[in-house]
Amino acid sequence: RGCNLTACSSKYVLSQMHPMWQGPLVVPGGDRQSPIDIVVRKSIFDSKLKPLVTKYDPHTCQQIWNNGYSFLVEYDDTTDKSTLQGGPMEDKFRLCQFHFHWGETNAWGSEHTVDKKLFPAELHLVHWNSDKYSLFEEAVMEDNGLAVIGVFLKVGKRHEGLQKLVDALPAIRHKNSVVEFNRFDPGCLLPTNTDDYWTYHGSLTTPPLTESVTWMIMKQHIEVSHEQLAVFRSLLFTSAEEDMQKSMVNNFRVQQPLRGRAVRSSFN
Ligand SMILES: NS(=O)(=O)c1ccc(CCCCO)cc1
Ligand SMILES: [Zn+2]
Repeated sequence: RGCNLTACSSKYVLSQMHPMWQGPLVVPGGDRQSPIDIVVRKSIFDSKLKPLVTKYDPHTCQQIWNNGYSFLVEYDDTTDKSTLQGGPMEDKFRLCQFHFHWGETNAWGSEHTVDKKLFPAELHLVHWNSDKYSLFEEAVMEDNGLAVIGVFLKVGKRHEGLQKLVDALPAIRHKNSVVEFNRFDPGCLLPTNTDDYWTYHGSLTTPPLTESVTWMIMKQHIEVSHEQLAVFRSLLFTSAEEDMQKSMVNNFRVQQPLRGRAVRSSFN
């Protein structure tokens, strides 16, 4: 009866390694899960891939909150005010939120990797297909419903645009805390070159893990300071009521099998 010791211990160890990961590490039957390692020499240049066109209105920024897994900056997506077009997509997509994933040290933290290279953190700008659907909740269930831009963060000089966001984090230290946040231009978090990216069909990297995401991973990273990342790590997974406070770190998913998917590049 029950599993043998090793199986139990390995299951126990796994859960310890990903203490905050809720939900299955591998989705049964999932053949387009995220994140993945981008093997540069296996990516395929596609000259039909267009540059990304982002038109973000800073006034559509509404709030920043701690959802117990990351912190989200949410935008008013009831109109086409902050949009993403171009890239591999035919349709127009609306920005609904952006968030980050990071590690407990600068040695790891990103969800995607490039030839196995890990970055200390990764930014995700989440958009949904407003040409085909009328709500994010609808789009999240559809093959072509979502488009997420991934940007790698490296530790270096201080990112002036990010600082406004960093200064708001102490107010949302605990899970479910929210603070009003307006007039933030997410465009300031994009690298100078957004023409060079890798793209593939994948999934959300947290539950519901739906396979509805067209991923565009930027080749060029942005730089943030060690101190700015340290403030990310000062956030807590836990709510104010809980007695065991847990630092919000290592909120990334383990990498998923490619299952024969092609990763295309917009550059040679
Ligand atoms: N790390 S990610 O960019 O893949 C991502 C984006 C958005 C969600 C929100 C799902 C809410 C479903 O109602 C979850 C994960
Ligand atoms: Zn994410």
